[in-house]
Amino acid sequence: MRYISTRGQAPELNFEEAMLTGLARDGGLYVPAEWPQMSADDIAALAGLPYEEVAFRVMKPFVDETFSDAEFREIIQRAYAGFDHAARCPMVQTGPNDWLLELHHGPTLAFKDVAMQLIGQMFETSLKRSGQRVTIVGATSGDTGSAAIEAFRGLSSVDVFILYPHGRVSEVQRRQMTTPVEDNVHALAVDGDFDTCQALVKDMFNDLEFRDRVRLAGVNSINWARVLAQAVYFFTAAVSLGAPARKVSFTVPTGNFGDIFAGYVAKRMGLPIDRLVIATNQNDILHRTLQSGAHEKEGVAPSISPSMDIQVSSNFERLLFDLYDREGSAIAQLMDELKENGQFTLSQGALDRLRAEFDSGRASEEETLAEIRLMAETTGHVICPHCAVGTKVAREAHGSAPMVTLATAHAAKFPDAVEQACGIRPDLPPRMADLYERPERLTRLPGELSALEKHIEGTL
Ligand SMILES: Cc1ncc(COP(=O)(O)O)c(C=O)c1O
Ligand SMILES: N[C@@H](CCOP(=O)(O)O)C(=O)O
Repeated sequence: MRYISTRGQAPELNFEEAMLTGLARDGGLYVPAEWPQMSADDIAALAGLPYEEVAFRVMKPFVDETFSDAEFREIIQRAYAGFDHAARCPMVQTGPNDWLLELHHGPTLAFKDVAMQLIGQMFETSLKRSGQRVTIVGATSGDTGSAAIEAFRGLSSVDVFILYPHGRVSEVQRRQMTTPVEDNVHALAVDGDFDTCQALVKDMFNDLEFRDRVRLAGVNSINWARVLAQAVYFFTAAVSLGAPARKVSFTVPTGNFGDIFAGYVAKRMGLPIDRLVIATNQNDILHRTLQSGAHEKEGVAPSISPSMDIQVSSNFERLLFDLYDREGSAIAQLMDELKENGQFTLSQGALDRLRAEFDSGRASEEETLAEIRLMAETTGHVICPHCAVGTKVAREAHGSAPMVTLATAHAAKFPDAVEQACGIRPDLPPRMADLYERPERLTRLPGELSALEKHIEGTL
């Protein structure tokens, strides 16, 4: 499988190169040159298989010869061995035709673990083989950072620097990043919001001299391997509800558009998905785009679902690439417009295609709190605010197909909001019970590229 940049000007790479490279050298994102197909029989054959075997079958065509079959199977086994549920990503029924896909059974209690645990194993195998060392720099609104630190802490071939927006992540999220003791992990509290952090990471990748000097690698959903690993659970969920014989819809709490793009990938591969529903909080740029065709940035308003406080939705670029017939120059132009003017308008053709694949909805702060309460009272499930954005939007978007909402984080990561909503303060699992007592280690930095690059090179 070859990987091409959404902006059309970077060299084509194989899977291993795309995984270790992160952002393309033309500023674009890598995508597979074509979508591998799974037939109805291939999909039907996934029924009843362990999560790890489904993961192998779905991802193998993308990974090609990077890992032998035996090696790849071992990598997948190791990645999910630490999950606290045998199904890895179990489904729970919450209504006659409504389901939650629980993605928070990994070590840091959010869906990011599903991909990050796998990437950690893939990086380790690949870097050991080549003897290389890399510097991972990531941006987080809370969950990617803790998952990355957990996956890479203590590994000899990587240093990990995570930029998070100072004061804008939950205490649990912050402590998950600032309390690990391994000296290859570095939590950086940056003045600004998540968009500032993500822009800084992309600027670092676009500073080619710095990038080459420190051997920069990325584990945000910039990295194709992240998105790929997330496509797997769309298959396990849909097959458990009767796919390929029956179509299934998904509602995805959305910020950086990585998770829902993984659903789109599954659909492109042949999974019979009916609707893909984008659920946003009050930072609703994607919902507004679907409604009007204008993709317009507004300031980020901090919310009780902080991981989705995003206006520059990185992976939307990957979708645009398909919506514009994979014309890299058109995407480069749209991205320039977004950077310069804070907005662009979709062509009518692109908007029609977008609406043909996706629906969208938003939940205000009040609606999110009310939804947590409603779910607790009517289903007995105490859900996190991100998931609540999803279930609220899912209810409004429901058609006749079964509706699966992605439960992207454990409620205990956001105890204040959950308690405010429903009066129940969710507990962390016993293995994390002393999180609030552990000493923290972080560096506060301004949101300036030069200061960050200096800090990183000085630390290495
Ligand atoms: C808990 C949670 N839910 C939803 C999202 C949104 O996912 P995505 O950025 O892939 O759209 C995030 C952050 O990415 C998150 O951490
Ligand atoms: N919500 C995310 C934002 C970064 O998303 P990513 O999928 O691009 O890594 C977070 O929790 O950090």
